[in-house]
Amino acid sequence: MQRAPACKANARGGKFALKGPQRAHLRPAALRHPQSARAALVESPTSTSGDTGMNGNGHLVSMDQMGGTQVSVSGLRREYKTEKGIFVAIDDVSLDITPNQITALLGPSGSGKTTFMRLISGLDTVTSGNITFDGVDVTDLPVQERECGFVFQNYALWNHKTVLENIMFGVEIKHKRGLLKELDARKRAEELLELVQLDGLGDRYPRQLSGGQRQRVALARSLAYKPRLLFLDEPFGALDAVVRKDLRAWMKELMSTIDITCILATHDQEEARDLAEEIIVFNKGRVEQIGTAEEIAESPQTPFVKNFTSMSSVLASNNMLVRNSSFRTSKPSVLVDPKDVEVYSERPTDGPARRAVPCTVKHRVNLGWEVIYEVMLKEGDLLEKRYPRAEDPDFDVGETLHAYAPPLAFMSFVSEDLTTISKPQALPAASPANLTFDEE
Ligand SMILES: Nc1ncnc2c1ncn2[C@@H]1O[C@H](COP(=O)(O)OP(=O)(O)OP(=O)(O)O)[C@@H](O)[C@H]1O
Repeated sequence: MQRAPACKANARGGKFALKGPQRAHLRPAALRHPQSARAALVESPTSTSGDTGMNGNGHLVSMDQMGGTQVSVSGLRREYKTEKGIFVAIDDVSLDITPNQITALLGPSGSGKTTFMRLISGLDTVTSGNITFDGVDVTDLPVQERECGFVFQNYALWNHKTVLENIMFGVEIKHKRGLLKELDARKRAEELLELVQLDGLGDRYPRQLSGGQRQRVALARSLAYKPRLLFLDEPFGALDAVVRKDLRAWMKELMSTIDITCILATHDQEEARDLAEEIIVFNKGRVEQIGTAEEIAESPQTPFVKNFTSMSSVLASNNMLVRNSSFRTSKPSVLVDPKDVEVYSERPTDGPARRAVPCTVKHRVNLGWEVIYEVMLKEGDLLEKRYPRAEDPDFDVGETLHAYAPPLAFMSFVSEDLTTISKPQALPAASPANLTFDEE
């Protein structure tokens, strides 16, 4: 089992302290000056001993002692009893989550992302294994004592409460549990509204907000708890593509300014790559790989990761493209990322590519910003080559081309290695205005 790299130094500048003066231009209003950052999010100023906040036990602590929680799990397993017998949703997972950054759980539907989050947050109980927060075993601690914040896909706001009341609800819960000494919920909610750049909208009801604004309210409410850990479960899933991108960019900036350990579950690779410093790839309840976006894209460690992250094509290992590259394997199939396959109008006369194999252009789709060619190898296997419009090689449908891939482009596997074997993406059936579609 692969473990995450050792924890990075915990930048303990306060739970919501700025991460660096160089980020000044990115900070939301409430965080623009160190003083106002503290003022915005520390507890009510009852203490005379400088900047203060609450620790997990409700004791006042110095801002210097606060920071994102470090999570470690060891031998984590979750079984469910089903009609067909025992189903293992999380299967022997051991890893460390680096504090004060966003870690993405990336995997297809049903791979165990939500279950993993539920176990860490205490919403679900483990079958076996251990969970620690900052070295303290929390495996048997009830959910409310783990102090986690959640943002879900479907907002989960109270529709009959105003925006401000929704956020105050989070503060009040914390107060009721004795975790806030002084209750100045309104003041604190207003500070949070400013943090998520919705000041002035506190009197609105959720129905009077856009989806993106609602999700900001949900984030403000979850931060009102001053969570030790923040869970984002497909937080942008209900938003349209444009709003999703905007909110993602905004969230990335916000998160870069506050110290909090954040765990994001997503099946969207772009989202994981864009937001997370570290990505944990899940498949069938197991961890396939842990690394930065670059590490996972550049050096996939398993066939599943290669397939999932690159929309690779599956070829028989005796395909001529494979054999001519001098890649050898005893396994029946190989994966190849079409980006690693070069196609030429004329077969090169020297270098390894002189062993290029013939192939035929079957389809050409012009998406406007990108042109896609579906190329068929002699054995009938398809590869999807994509080019930015400016680099369109302008192949004709029916044209014979020559394809070559170096041995390193291939990864062999047996079918059990993959949950899903992706075929080249179906080409668009409809033809929007900016899309032209040629067929042989
Ligand atoms: N209470 C339960 N009883 C039985 N099986 C369950 C239960 N909860 C989850 N599972 C199964 O555990 C597996 C992992 O589910 P989980 O919700 O963690 O996946 P996921 O990666 O979050 O998927 P999605 O992206 O669709 O939310 C699934 O096969 C699911 O059906």
